[in-house]
Order: sequence, then C-alpha cells, then structure tokens
Amino acid sequence: MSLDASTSVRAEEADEAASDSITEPRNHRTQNNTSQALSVRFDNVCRAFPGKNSNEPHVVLKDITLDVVPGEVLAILGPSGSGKSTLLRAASGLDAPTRGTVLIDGTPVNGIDDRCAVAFQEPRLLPWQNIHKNVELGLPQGTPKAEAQERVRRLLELVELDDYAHLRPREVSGGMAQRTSLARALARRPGVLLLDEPFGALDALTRLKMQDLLLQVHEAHPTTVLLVTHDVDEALQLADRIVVLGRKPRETAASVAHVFTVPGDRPRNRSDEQLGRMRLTLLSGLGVDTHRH
Ligand SMILES: Nc1ncnc2c1ncn2[C@@H]1O[C@H](COP(=O)(O)OP(=O)(O)OP(=O)(O)O)[C@@H](O)[C@H]1O
Repeated sequence: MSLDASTSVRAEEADEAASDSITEPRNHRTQNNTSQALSVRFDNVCRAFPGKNSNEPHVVLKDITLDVVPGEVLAILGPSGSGKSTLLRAASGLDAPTRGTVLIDGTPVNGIDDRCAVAFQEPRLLPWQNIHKNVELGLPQGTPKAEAQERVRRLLELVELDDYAHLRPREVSGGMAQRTSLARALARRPGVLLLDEPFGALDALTRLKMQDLLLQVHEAHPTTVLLVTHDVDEALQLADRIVVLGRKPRETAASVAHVFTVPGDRPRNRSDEQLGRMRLTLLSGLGVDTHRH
C-alpha cells in the first residue's frame, strides 16, 4: 500500500491495515519473481491477555505446536472465542505470543511480517478508489510500472473482475468486494496467505462460488494458506488438513484438540460419503449434537 493510502485508513483499522502496508518480501523470491510458498511453525505458542475483573491473566491459547508445510491449505476451526483469529494474528505479526514463537520459513516472526498477506471478513477497501486501484495498493512498493499493470490485470482476470475494474467499492456486490480484497492480498505474492473468515459475511451461494474461486486462485498461486472459518463444509472443501482448537473443561485456554487430514484431491465432491463422516466427527468435536443429523 502506498504511503498516502496507508495513512488515510481509519484509525480503528490501523493495526490490521498495517498488514497491507507490507513491502516486497526480501528473501523469498524465485528468479522469475513468483513467490515461494513458505512453511509456518507454531512452536509452543501461548497468548494471554490481562484479566478483565481479576489479576489472573485471561489465557486464550496454550501450547500450540503445529507445522504447516509450504503450499498447504490449513483450515482452523474452533468454537467462538477459542483464539482462531488470535493465532492468525500471531502468524502475521499483528499480535505477538506471550510465550513461544511463530516461525515462517524457519525465521521467527517479529513484528508485522512482509512474507504474509491477510484478508479479513470485511474487505476493507478504500471507498474513494476504484477496484483496479484497490488491487494495485497491494503491490509491493517499487514494483516497476509495466509489471504492476500486468500483475493487476492478471489478478483482476483471475478473480473475474476485469470488467468492473473502474467501479468503486460501493458500486459492487459483497462478493465482488471480497474478490477485490483477495486479489489485493495476492498482489504481494505472499509466501503465506492468512484468511480470517474471508467469506463469512457472504450469502450461501456466493460463498460456494468464492470457495471454488479460492481453489482456482490457489492453483494459480500455490502459496501456503491458513484459513480461519466457522464453516465445517468450507474447511472440508478447501483444506488439506483441519485443525480444531478446543478447551478442556473448566479451562479458558484453547489448544490443538484434533488435526484431521482431509481425504481426496480438490475439488472434492461435496456429497462424498467419507467427507460426510468427517463432517459429523468435526461437528461433534465442536460440540454440535449430531444425532439428529
Ligand atoms: N486485544 C485483546 N485484548 C483482550 N482480549 C482479547 C484481545 N484479542 C482477543 N482477545 C480475547 O481472546 C479470545 C479469543 O478471541 P479470538 O477473536 O481470537 O477468538 P475466535 O476463535 O477467532 O472467535 P470468533 O470465532 O468468535 O471470531 C476472546 O475471549 C477475546 O476476547
């Protein structure tokens, strides 16, 4: 994001928006300037916040140890408040663990990390800029002009917005705005793409279309993806593995309760029986009574 754009972002969005001001990754490029997918390691990550009504800290995440291989799509599921977004923020450097380390490509994350790009549930576009410009804002600073134009053109094509590039965010649908946000994140060619409920605010049909689009995007840019979602079916459709965060009885802190490897190649058949069984297991792991389903 250019300096003038980043300085005009609303204050309450400033910390997340800082992830959009990430500059060109320094050491993670191949010679043809495509990004490499990078590994992510959560090494004994704990995060506690000051307790609201007591001196006791509010421990949210405890002893999270997890390896994500380059190019993997990892979905993170868990009950509301179990620390999914907090875990993602630790990977992006928007937040820091109280204990433990996050390593990207073997190097600790220390502050906002230019190897990651983040997309949130709300697209957070600049309302006074058109779609083309909003995608362009994701480009690393110093991208040569001709390359920048070509990259934005290709991304707009990839997310099927090439005919709408001249419109402003208020003139497009929620799904189109979210596609713009995804293209902006990809413009940086991140080694790790962090998606926090990216389709959570969309209607059911648009959400399914966006899932298919994300698969196409991942095929075109096979980066490492960490996807926080509440949607079990979305996780089963998109992920190589699904991590479920959970708490022990009488504890506030969540840790890794289960890790599932999702069977079958993508795109997966949504009515596959094996996936259906895994769906029930996941739902019951999330505390949903599955007997009636
Ligand atoms: N900056 C903060 N200061 C204090 N507490 C925080 C802060 N950030 C998160 N928390 C607390 O950490 C807990 C986990 O929040 P987080 O948003 O990571 O959960 P989540 O699993 O993503 O929730 P949801 O599914 O509802 O979005 C919550 O109790 C929240 O209040």
